[in-house]
Amino acid sequence: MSRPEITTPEALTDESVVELSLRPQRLAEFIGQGKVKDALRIYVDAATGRSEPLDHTLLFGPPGLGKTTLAELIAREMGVNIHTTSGPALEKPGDLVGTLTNLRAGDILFIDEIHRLKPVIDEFLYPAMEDSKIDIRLSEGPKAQTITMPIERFTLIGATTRLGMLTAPLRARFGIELRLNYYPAAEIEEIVHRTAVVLGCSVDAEGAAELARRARGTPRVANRLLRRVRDFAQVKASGHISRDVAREALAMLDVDEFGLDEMDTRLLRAIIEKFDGGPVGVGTIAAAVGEDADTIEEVYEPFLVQNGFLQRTPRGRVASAQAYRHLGYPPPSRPADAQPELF
Ligand SMILES: Nc1ncnc2c1ncn2[C@@H]1O[C@H](COP(=O)(O)OP(=O)(O)OP(=O)(O)O)[C@@H](O)[C@H]1O
Repeated sequence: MSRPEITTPEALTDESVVELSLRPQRLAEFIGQGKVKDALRIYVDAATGRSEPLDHTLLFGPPGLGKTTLAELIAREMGVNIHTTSGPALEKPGDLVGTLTNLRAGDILFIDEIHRLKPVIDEFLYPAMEDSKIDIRLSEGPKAQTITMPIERFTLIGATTRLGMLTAPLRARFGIELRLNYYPAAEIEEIVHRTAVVLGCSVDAEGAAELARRARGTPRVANRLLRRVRDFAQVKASGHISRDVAREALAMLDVDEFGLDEMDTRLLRAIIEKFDGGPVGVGTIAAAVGEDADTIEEVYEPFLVQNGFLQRTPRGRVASAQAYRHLGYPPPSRPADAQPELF
């Protein structure tokens, strides 16, 4: 079982500074996500050609795939300022008034975790996004006075791991929707090589491949594994990361060969041991493993489903035969008509 923090796709508390130093500085340096990059190149060039702000843009996909990085790259490519906040940080419309009134034409307002915005802030944003104005209530109650203030035309970039949790009216106001997917191993290898150059450490092709295999298709995890393995290589192997050094270090760090972390394995074990392999609802799994159901759906499930460890069926989650084998259980003997039906 791996230690929980090593392969978690979410940012660790002490990681923001190091992540900042690893962010690509130009769109061309951003590795992978070809479709997203090609689309963005066109939208950015078209908007700058017309001297207009970019349409409001929604970036969605699992954590650690580069949504914040892309928002910053868009700002740089457009040559505008970016103001960053997040859904949970905004309590009331007043929290956005200062930022919105100070935006210069074409600037970007980036809201991370936009699915966690309160409804009152969603509504406050509609006229800002559509008509470049905000309604400020001067008092409370039925006779409350409201003043309307014009603001500059700007671009709202929203990032979310949960597209389904956005309200329909908010989602409809985004002209551009871009989905980030897990990276194939070859692209993660490229990211490992790039990060190695930035960190000034030496890794060969086989060492990078070994790291990439366990990075759960997520650049944040790949960069974290590289940093930990670099320490090991420095102390034990004169600094160079070869396949053997990577393997030895990853074994010492208890990193699972597929990059599964402790919560992934706990979740799969609970389905197998407590619920006979499923189907079982996500709320029940959440209670069994002591994790929030939203986090299970946002962070853990997409990777487990994509890699064939878990199936989502209309009646609940089912552990796959691959999950049984990987965790050392004999595969289940499900009758053919009880095979999970994917939806
Ligand atoms: N395509 C990429 N090429 C190189 N590095 C990348 C790429 N995508 C992400 N990274 C690096 O991975 C780290 C995490 O990326 P980022 O913070 O943008 O992810 P995110 O999707 O916004 O995650 P979260 O939603 O959890 O904040 C950063 O250090 C970033 O530089």
